[in-house]
Amino acid sequence: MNQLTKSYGKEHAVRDVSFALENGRCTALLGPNGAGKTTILKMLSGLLKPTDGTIHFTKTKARKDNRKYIGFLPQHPVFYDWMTGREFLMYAGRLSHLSFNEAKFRADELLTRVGIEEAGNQRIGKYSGGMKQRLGIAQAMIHRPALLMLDEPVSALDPIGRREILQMMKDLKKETTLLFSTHILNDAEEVSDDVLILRKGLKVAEGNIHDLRTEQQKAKIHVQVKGMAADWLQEWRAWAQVEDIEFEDDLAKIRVNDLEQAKKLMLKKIVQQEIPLISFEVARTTLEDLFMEVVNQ
Ligand SMILES: Nc1ncnc2c1ncn2[C@@H]1O[C@H](COP(=O)(O)OP(=O)(O)OP(=O)(O)O)[C@@H](O)[C@H]1O
Repeated sequence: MNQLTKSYGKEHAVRDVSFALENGRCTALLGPNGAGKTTILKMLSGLLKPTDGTIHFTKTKARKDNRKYIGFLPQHPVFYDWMTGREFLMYAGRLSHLSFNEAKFRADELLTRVGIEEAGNQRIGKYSGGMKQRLGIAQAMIHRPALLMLDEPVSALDPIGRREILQMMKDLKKETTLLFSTHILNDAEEVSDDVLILRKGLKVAEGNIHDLRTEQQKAKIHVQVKGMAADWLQEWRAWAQVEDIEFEDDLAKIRVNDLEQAKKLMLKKIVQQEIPLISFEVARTTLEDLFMEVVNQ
């Protein structure tokens, strides 16, 4: 996707987001509520028309119908409660242009694959939330899509259901490119190879999740003093070794670019100026810190 934008009047739900999904990899769209995750998934699946920007699938020529390559599970899927799981999958298969026999074969295969084969002849109205989510994933896989997209697949589930679906996603990513949205960093870390972090419709960070984690490991120093930390340490902001200081009452959280130099200088100043030190601690920022910053801004 290239400079993808979706606007509603003057508001931008998604703004200028460019990103490439790699074949065979799993990517998490990560961001707080309202970040634009659903809007991106809907544009990729063809359910929403972008206001601006382009989407290009390597398998197809520009402007061609991409739906046969895509499987999509919406955030709030709607089922016909009076149908059985098997009937629903056959119905989805026929809608995807599978022949009757193919749809039947595939429905049986997928009921087993997602672990609800015994409930195949039960009405969907009797299914639990976790079973419906499994059925939804089976529905999205019915036509063997090259790209499977799942919108918040685990957010409505209890911890056990959540664990089961995350495990299933780990299996699924062996056979298809997978893109899913979540607002939980741990879910992204557990299943995905790559991550695209969004906030208020804008891309904040992207890339291989392990590389991002390493990149984010910047050094920081926590200095706690008697009294208000800002009163004692405000002037440290001007130092070349200091990138940023966050003051919280008696604590200063200081991001530094040269840990050794900064440490020496700070300890010297503390002694020289007789700053009433309570604690001095070297820490590291993490991907969690980046994500919390994104969420809290
Ligand atoms: N049809 C619409 N009309 C106007 N604004 C919309 C519409 N759809 C979405 N938005 C706005 O666009 C922004 C992004 O919404 P989106 O649903 O994509 O976010 P999200 O990251 O999926 O959030 P959530 O985790 O809550 O599902 C939000 O501010 C939302 O209010």
